[in-house]
Amino acid sequence: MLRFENVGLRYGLGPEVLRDLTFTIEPNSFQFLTGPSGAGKTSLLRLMFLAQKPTRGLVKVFGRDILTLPARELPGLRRRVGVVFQDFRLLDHMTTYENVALPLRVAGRDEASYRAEVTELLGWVGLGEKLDASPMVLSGGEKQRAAIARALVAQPELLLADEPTGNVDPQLARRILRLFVELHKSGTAVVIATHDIALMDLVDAKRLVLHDGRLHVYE
Ligand SMILES: Nc1ncnc2c1ncn2[C@@H]1O[C@H](COP(=O)(O)OP(=O)(O)OP(=O)(O)O)[C@@H](O)[C@H]1O
Repeated sequence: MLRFENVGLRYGLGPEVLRDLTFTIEPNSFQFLTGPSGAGKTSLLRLMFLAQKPTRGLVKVFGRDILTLPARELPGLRRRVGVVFQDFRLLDHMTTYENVALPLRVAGRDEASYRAEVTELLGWVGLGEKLDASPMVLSGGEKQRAAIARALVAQPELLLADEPTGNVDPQLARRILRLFVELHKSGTAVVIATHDIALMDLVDAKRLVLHDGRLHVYE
């Protein structure tokens, strides 16, 4: 699903922030991505969802080499990846329902065809009472769950989440983790970037650990 070979990344003329990364994300796998602050987790996620090209090495996403990918094929590949951003990126001038439905609207689907599924998904993440609320009035944990619902709504094959439990209490963090585990059981590959060791200890999953720009994989 994702293949990295000897990947390096530097910003401008700075030092390499990622070095010699070789690993695979398998279909329907579940893994944590961890490492100290500044180790490069967000940079690696940006490479995975095609927001960034590597400075060297091979990145293949769904079998396609991203360095030779024609620009017109990028949106189609991106649609197969759901992303939960660290800062949520919800649009305040829309309701929570409209935010979550946005990927389907952008894909050209008719509202009548998705209203029921978006409403059900919002219920699943515990926001059934907040459909019409602006994200501005949601709590941090509610925003996080809205961002998760938006990442899931188009049924991605791969879900990437950057610190998805960073703003919530331990109880809600466990609930969010259960959502991801359920998603994984339904066939989606999941990568969760986190610092939270207690959270990682709750699931027996592969750990991708970044340290000094290099990646170590613990099965
Ligand atoms: N756009 C950029 N331009 C220049 N340097 C950058 C840029 N983005 C990240 N960096 C640098 O790359 C390194 C890795 O940053 P990154 O945000 O990927 O780490 P992280 O592991 O996600 O950190 P955190 O856990 O604190 O969010 C840092 O030294 C950071 O300063």
